[in-house]
Amino acid sequence: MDTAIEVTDLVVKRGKRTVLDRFSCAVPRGSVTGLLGPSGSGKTTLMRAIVGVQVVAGGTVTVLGSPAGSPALRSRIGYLTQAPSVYADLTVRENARYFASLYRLGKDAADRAIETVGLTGAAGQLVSDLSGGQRSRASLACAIVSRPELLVLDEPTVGQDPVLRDELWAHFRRMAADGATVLVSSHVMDEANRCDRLLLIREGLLIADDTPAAVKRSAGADDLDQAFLNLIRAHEAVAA
Ligand SMILES: Nc1ncnc2c1ncn2[C@@H]1O[C@H](COP(=O)(O)OP(=O)(O)OP(=O)(O)O)[C@@H](O)[C@H]1O
Repeated sequence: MDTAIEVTDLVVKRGKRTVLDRFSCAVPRGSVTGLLGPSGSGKTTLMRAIVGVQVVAGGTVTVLGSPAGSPALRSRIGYLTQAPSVYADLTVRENARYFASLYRLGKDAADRAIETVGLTGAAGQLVSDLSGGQRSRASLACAIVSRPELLVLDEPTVGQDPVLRDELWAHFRRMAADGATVLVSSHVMDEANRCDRLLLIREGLLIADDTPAAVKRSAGADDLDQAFLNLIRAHEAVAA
């Protein structure tokens, strides 16, 4: 497997809690990999370690062949945080152009990203005047504007309607088909079905790492909702 992200024995403590405890996983290049797990299980923490903004207590994280956080990776990774990270006092277009300029890209790249997230009609609006879902799409436009090799997306479809969600997923699939690697966290199981691979985390431990079909098969379930419940319960039974 050509690997985009390799995490080995990662330990992260936040406050007094060990959030990830010797966590290991690998994400193949050119894949859409879903990161799933109950609230508080460590998904955001893992993403932060991958993009290099999380203090780690042990282990290694290698991203596109370099240690996570290396300056050389900055222009190769797009990161969408859960809280929109765009300037509220600028328009959608101004935000996208500003982020494009950081990568020495022009207006075309900005306009393309705005179109991809379905905000062309609102491009001239101030971000402060957008709805929550629109604001999160404005943030996504800025994350994808440079067409990064690795996109790390923390719940990118929260608050989006089904049509937009479908379009965004089609776009993630297109980016992977073009060779990019997409790591995306989600709570929505019909979205998980659209991933090439799934990583299921519970309380900082990896309890499944496989294709959606194989996850269902190994859990003896017809749908992913049930498969995850079965896996989590089996895990709880072993832990008890
Ligand atoms: N700044 C912080 N200081 C201390 N503990 C934190 C901090 N941020 C998160 N945590 C704790 O780390 C654990 C993992 O949080 P994380 O945000 O990674 O979970 P998550 O799986 O992304 O959750 P969600 O699906 O709700 O976004 C939680 O127990 C959380 O309380």
